[in-house]
Amino acid sequence: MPKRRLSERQIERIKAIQERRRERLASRPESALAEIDAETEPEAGRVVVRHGANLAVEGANGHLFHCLSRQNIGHPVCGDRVVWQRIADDQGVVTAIQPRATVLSRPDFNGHDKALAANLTRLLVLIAPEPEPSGYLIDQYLVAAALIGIDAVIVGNKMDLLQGEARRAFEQRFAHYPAIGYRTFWTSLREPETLAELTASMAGETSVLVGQSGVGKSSLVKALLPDREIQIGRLSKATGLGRHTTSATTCYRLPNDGFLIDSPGVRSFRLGAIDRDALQQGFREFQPYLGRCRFADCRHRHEPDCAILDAVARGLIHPQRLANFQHLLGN
Ligand SMILES: Nc1nc2c(ncn2[C@@H]2O[C@H](COP(=O)(O)OP(=O)(O)OP(=O)(O)O)[C@@H](O)[C@H]2O)c(=O)[nH]1
Ligand SMILES: [Zn+2]
Repeated sequence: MPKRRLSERQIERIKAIQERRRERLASRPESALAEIDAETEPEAGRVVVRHGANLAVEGANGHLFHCLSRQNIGHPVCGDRVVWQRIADDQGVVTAIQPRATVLSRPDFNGHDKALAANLTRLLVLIAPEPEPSGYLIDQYLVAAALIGIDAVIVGNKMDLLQGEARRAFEQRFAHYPAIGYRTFWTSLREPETLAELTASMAGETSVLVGQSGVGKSSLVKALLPDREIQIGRLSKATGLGRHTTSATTCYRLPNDGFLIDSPGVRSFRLGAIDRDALQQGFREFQPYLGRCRFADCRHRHEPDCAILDAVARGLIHPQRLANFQHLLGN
């Protein structure tokens, strides 16, 4: 669009409008932000922090803007690509959420799904020799990743706690995962060089880290983000939230052109209640056999002509995976 040359009077008018906006923002920042009809050009951006109604949006040029969103557009979350308009030097209003490729959600207290993060591409499932990995938790996360439509990898951390045969035995317990296409990494934060392969694999991805308490999530996040404090400082300044941003969902920039979306809420994400069909979809190696059992509603327990039991007997499905499937099915 060709730029119009503005008359002195028009420039004065715009300045006056901007001044009134600034005053309104100063007096009632939240409501003013949402009400204002921004007259600036819409811009593309990405939500990098969400804390309640407050957002930090990264504009195309990498600058950060404190934004609220229009009432009627839904709730932007971390990772959302949005359209926004500037209403002051460092403030804006989000006017549209671009369609989400993927979304991580959890049920709220009413049981409705509430989005936590958007456009993620990878789930990192962290385990460790200590605490002892829960038998079915990995599978629960893998099912969740499949339902979200993202890739998942397994990271065995704290491997310095095991040596020799004990270490080999631990790795062997999880060897059926790479066999069905889930990459596995063995790391120790005491030996930083063990992180190289994992960090390289995170380039170009938007990852989320999950795992039971004590496996080393906080420690790993610190190791993956050497400049985390600097990023937090920059983001809390932009949102005006101060240190509250530590509980906000945040999209950190990894050193090698990837992102990590993290918050206490995201870390404690778990698979919600799902039915048998959805659960089956989450077990990728079951796929070739589904629909091939004699009974359409086969539960793959003791039924005759069960294609899944047959695949287990032939060594094509690991018995532990079927046991975990049964456990998650809940009877
Ligand atoms: N030996 C060893 N200890 C580790 C390693 N990584 C983390 N730890 C220790 O394990 C303990 C738990 O680590 P955290 O990073 O707090 O684990 P977390 O998963 O964030 O735990 P929650 O906050 O409870 O969810 C701490 O004492 C860490 O120092 C590791 O690679 N090797
Ligand atoms: Zn069956």
